[in-house]
Amino acid sequence: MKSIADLGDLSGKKVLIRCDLNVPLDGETITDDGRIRASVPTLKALLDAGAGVIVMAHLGRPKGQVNPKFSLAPAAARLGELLGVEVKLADDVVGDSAQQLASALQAGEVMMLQNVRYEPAEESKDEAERAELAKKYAGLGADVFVSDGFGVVHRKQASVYDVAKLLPNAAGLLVEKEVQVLKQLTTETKNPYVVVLGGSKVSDKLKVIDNLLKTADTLVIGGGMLFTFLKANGHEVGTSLLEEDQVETCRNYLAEAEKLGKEIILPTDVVVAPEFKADAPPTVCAADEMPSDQMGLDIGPESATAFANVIRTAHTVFWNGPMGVFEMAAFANGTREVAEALTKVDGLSVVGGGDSASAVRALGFADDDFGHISTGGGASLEYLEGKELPGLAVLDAN
Ligand SMILES: Nc1ncnc2c1ncn2[C@@H]1O[C@H](COP(=O)(O)OP(=O)(O)O)[C@@H](O)[C@H]1O
Ligand SMILES: O=C(OP(=O)(O)O)[C@H](O)COP(=O)(O)O
Repeated sequence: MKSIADLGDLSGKKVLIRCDLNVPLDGETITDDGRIRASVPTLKALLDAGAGVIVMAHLGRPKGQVNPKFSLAPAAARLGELLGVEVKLADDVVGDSAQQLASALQAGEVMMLQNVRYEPAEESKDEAERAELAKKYAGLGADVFVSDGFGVVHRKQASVYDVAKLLPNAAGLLVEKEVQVLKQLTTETKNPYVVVLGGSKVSDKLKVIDNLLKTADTLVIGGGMLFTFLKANGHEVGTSLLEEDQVETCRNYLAEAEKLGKEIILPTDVVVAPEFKADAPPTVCAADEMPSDQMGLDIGPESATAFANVIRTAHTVFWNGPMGVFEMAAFANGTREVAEALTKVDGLSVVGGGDSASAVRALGFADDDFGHISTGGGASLEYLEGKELPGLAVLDAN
């Protein structure tokens, strides 16, 4: 990959950059601005080099529909504060508003397109449709493309992948830093190597287990995905998050782990509640005795201690996905205990993922309590799996 320094003189040039500004929101309030802060060094470097900058980003999963709930307005405002320059947000992605702002863009100025996922073609499986949209992004007058949205480099999407084919390009400083640390995880792995998985993007993350079983010694499973595993072991999971069509896959993973002599550690107890609500009354029950009318919202205290013990004795740990619904105090204990254990690791500990990073900060941990906090969850996992990430593979070679 080329670096931004390899792009030559950027003075007076227009730089199109993909950032990952997918931050957690409470209404219009950003609850953790980590991803925005992580995007600042590259943007500052481009502005200092005399470029005008056009930022592309997404928020959530609006699925090709314009939906004000997924507007990038809070992210644009926060980015402007951090950069100390106004970030002009277009009303649309590649329509009149974006085109007008782009053609008026001067050196040292920053504009942002609205959520690229408002455009149905952004995430289309149809290459031609994506290429058409990518042409419109590049057609905003961009001279070069910079890829700095590490959290999305595993997505073959128009603003990540297709646009890079149309312009001279380079990786941004964030992408370079992320790749450097993850490479260290794969090349300087000290055993025991433990991977901890949780969160709610269950089907995405189940896919990586196959390959991770080959590299990690132990997989520890919490969060929303644990229920599909419990079901695979023949247990009832009440009204918990469940991917019915992945039960067989989980059963195969458990068998495969046994064959390879690897461990998949599941919780022995869970915290359940009748509803997905902050004030729903929590109860602890055995993982194989979940009541049919309750949902699992955290791992139980016995499991949290067991997970923490496994993590503390490892020399390499990668963790993606909160152990429970940490946003609600009653269901944050598992995530807190796992985070605490990571801070005690004698070796390299990496936390990855938008919500995981936000969880550790919300629970009072500092960034330097860990070896590295990655802005990408799914992206890091796919990198660790040894898979080619489309958003990196497409970039010009040095
Ligand atoms: N048992 C559970 N049931 C429902 N949601 C859960 C559960 N455990 C964790 N979560 C949710 O998972 C979300 C984070 O998932 P995910 O996006 O996969 O993580 P990351 O952004 O770190 O990759 C959090 O908002 C958390 O509330
Ligand atoms: O939040 C993100 O990823 P993560 O939850 O894996 O950290 C990225 O912004 C990618 O979002 P996506 O998983 O909707 O493509």
